[in-house]
Amino acid sequence: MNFSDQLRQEAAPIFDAIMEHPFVRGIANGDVPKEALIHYVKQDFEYLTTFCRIYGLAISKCENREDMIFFRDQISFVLNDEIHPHNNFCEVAGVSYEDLQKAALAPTAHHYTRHMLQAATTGSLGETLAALAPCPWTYWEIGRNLMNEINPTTDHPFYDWITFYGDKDVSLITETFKQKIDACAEAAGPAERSRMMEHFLISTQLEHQFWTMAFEQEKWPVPEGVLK
Ligand SMILES: Cc1ncc(C[n+]2csc(CCO)c2C)c(N)n1
Repeated sequence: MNFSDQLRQEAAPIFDAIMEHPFVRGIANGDVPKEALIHYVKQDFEYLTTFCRIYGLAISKCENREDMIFFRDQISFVLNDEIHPHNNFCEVAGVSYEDLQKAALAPTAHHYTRHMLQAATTGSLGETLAALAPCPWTYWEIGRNLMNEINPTTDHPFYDWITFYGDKDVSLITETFKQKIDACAEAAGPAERSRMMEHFLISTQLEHQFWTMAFEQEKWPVPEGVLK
């Protein structure tokens, strides 16, 4: 079995729980509380900024130009294309995107970005890829499953969001991540492969927790100063 298939198999209960998450069910039903959408976009804007920085760290580990081009293209995807699903949430919530930028990271977004940064600063390219992969992989599966389940029409409130992540672009990104992870895993020893597995499982758990963070509008226990 490919290493990427082993990752998916170990993470199966977490992927299943993400599909059942009330925020994701709310996207399917066209009914997510406005406050949850706003909290999500505020946190995700900051999360994606960090994601681009981590792609920069990944580029510094590449040994060939093909890998560099992939990460360069992903930076463009995050900066230019992921604006569309954010705009969809802002329109449904009735708020302006600009007003949601420059938020302090909530505990879970802080935890998740620091987990990926740690993998990218102290680990190999394989460890970095394993920590980043649940991001496109879980969203691709949510998009694909919702396309199959509800096949939304343009009058669905989250039509843009679902069709964006259920599209072949995100499928291709996920497939490329899997191929690169498999190539790294083949060259890695057991200790590195075990770290790749751990990074992948933790990031998948944090994908679930990110939905909960937004749904419950998670804050720091004492939201003071820059942490408000
Ligand atoms: C918490 C969180 N997880 C995943 C995504 C989706 N996503 C982010 S970057 C990317 C492409 C990778 O190059 C994809 C699919 C998100 N927006 N927020």
